[in-house]
Amino acid sequence: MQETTISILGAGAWGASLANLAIANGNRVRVWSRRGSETLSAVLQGADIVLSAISMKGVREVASQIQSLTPSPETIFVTATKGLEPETIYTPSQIWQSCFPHHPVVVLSGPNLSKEIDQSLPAATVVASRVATAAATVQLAFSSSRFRVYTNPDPVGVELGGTLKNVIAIASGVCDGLHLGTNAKAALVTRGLTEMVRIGNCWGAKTETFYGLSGLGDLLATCNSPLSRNYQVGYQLAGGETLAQILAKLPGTAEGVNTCQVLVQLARQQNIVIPITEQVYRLLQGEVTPQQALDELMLRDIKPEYN
Ligand SMILES: NC(=O)C1=CN([C@@H]2O[C@H](COP(=O)(O)OP(=O)(O)OC[C@H]3O[C@@H](n4cnc5c(N)ncnc54)[C@H](O)[C@@H]3O)[C@@H](O)[C@H]2O)C=CC1
Ligand SMILES: O=C(CO)COP(=O)(O)O
Repeated sequence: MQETTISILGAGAWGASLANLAIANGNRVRVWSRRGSETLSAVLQGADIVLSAISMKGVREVASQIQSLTPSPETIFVTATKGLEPETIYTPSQIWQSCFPHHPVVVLSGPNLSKEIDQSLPAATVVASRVATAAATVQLAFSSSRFRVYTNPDPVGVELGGTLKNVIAIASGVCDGLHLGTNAKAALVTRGLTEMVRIGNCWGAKTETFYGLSGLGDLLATCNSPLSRNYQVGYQLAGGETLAQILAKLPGTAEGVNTCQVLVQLARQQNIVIPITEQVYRLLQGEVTPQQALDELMLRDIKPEYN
């Protein structure tokens, strides 16, 4: 395989896992972290691919710093962040594309709990871009016998699958924490997917994308695994802990907490009906207990399944 130079931004859980996958494939890999000793400029030198696994709150700042370094026009930017920018409601790929309008931008997203990837357990993911050749380059760089990479032409749909499911993963954690059973979980996840499609369509994402690995796939992974930090937030809220207590001891980032706020703001502006997300928001704000949130969802006006 042709050797590719990959610069990975962010040395958190996901950045480290992706770096290991890229190294195992024989790529030349450099990792930048804000706490590391190497400068951004040094780490980006000669990069064919710049992959960001920075949590949402740092994306704009790092993308702006890279703008001043004028990367080569051939550089492909890959984003693996699952979040939304509160001020603009931009997705991470929209931030990268707005900072680098003439570069290809690729979204990498799927059911990829980093702890399982670190154990070399098999997993699949999606790389999505409007530039098919860029997605194919990233696919080749990361594909292996333990990491199966699919391409997709709907970057925002793929990205929103990974982002929106985090809120439903919080709700699923609550569902399991309250011991509501398998029927309840199936209903929650299925109706959660309906909300994801409804919101995603506002961004112009394709409905079918949400039924693939980056939507339903990631939803199933995070809604059923205690390895998911978002799931853990919900599970521990159901156990009576406060959000502040949970976040203080959580390893890494639970993007669903901020994503939920952004979604509720958007839904209220645009009259999008997202009852599960709305109840997760109220729970995170401390406005309802887990049991009250459940009761409110169960006692909504009765309606047809599809409309
Ligand atoms: N851990 C996982 O299993 C997966 C995580 N993701 C996504 O990847 C992103 C990162 O997640 P994790 O690595 O788990 O989180 P983490 O909390 O372990 O790491 C976050 C990284 O972002 C960096 N960062 C934060 N703010 C920054 C700033 N202002 N400037 C520069 N760097 C900054 C941190 O230094 C750290 O390297 C999130 O959006 C998450 O949803 C996606 C798939 C899997
Ligand atoms: O997105 C993930 C797996 O695909 C990771 O989920 P958490 O951020 O909830 O840990």
